[in-house]
Amino acid sequence: MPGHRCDMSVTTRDAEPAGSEPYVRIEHVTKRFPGNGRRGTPLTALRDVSLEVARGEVFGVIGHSGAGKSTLVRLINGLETPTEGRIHVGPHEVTALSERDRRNVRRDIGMIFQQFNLFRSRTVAGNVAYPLKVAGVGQPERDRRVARLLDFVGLLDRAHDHPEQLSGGQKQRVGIARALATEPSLLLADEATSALDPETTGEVLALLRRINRELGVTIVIITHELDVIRSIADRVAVLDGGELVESGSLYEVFAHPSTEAAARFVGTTLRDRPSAATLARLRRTHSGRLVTVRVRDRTGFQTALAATFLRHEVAAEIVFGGISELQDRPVGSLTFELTGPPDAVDASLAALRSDGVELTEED
Ligand SMILES: Nc1ncnc2c1ncn2[C@@H]1O[C@H](COP(=O)(O)OP(=O)(O)OP(=O)(O)O)[C@@H](O)[C@H]1O
Repeated sequence: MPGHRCDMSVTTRDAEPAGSEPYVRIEHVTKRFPGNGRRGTPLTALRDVSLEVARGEVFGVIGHSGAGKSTLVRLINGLETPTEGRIHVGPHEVTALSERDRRNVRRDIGMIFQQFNLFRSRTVAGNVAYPLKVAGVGQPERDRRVARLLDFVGLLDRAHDHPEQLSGGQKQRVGIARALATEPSLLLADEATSALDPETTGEVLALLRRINRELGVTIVIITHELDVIRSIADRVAVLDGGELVESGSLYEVFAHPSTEAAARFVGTTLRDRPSAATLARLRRTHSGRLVTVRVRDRTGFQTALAATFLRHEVAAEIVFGGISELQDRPVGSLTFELTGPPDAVDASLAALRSDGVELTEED
């Protein structure tokens, strides 16, 4: 069991690069709640979920409300027990531990929440000191650590304020400092930015990134906000109705979702094919054939496209689309209006297809 470590400080730990060594292992986990479904039937919140979170990575879990995200978090930190399956965190099989031992493991897991869950009656410093007090850290050491933690999250000057004197973003930074107090290896963030405006969300995410990179803390972030996942996660899992429908690198899942459920979910963030309304508008102003090409992460991709159209003497004008970036790789789609003899247009499209280009003729 990890006892509390008295040498804790907010300093760079051996910040190993995110590797493949799993830190959290979820194996065939099913969680049923008794008597919560319609007419008192059991409700299956998670069904046969397996996934691994590597040490040192930021792992995002996305899904709509009720998908089972919070249940997953509560299973990882041992607050709930799965109906079936096993969960390992670091060297521990959480599912095999007594409640007392789970409490010890929980000291190595920080938690932050949507509603911050701060003690209103305690000062900022008092909130951050609380887990240290529980862990039996003496006052002088506690004061030193609290000061370091508040400095790390940029709130040293607010140590003596009470939570109600702080903005939402500042409250969450106190929540983060408190979560880091016992120097956890793993931080679980449950909708941690969902109550914040976009700018403050950006600041909190930047802080989480620093915690990951500078302190080497593995982070599992669960949210229904795709932009949050896009901007911070290395790998993601998509939960839908209690089932894990897809997992992989952020790029794979967002740029090339292999299941329809994941595609439905991520399709709203990345500019994809034009909507029916957009197409109708495009048709009114463009008489040529409309073709949407998925942008490939390949050097010279657009030059090759242009060359193919030119070779077939087809005029190609971009009329819709956009390219953004995921993990420093381009992703998106471009809709072209193609004009020229029908045979030439057909030949250009056949050439592109045989070259592996994914394209859709908009009809
Ligand atoms: N303690 C519980 N007892 C009974 N049912 C529960 C319990 N906790 C969660 N559930 C049910 O399990 C399902 C998944 O809930 P969960 O909170 O994990 O989803 P979520 O994806 O986090 O959604 P949200 O973002 O709305 O919290 C829901 O149908 C919920 O009602």
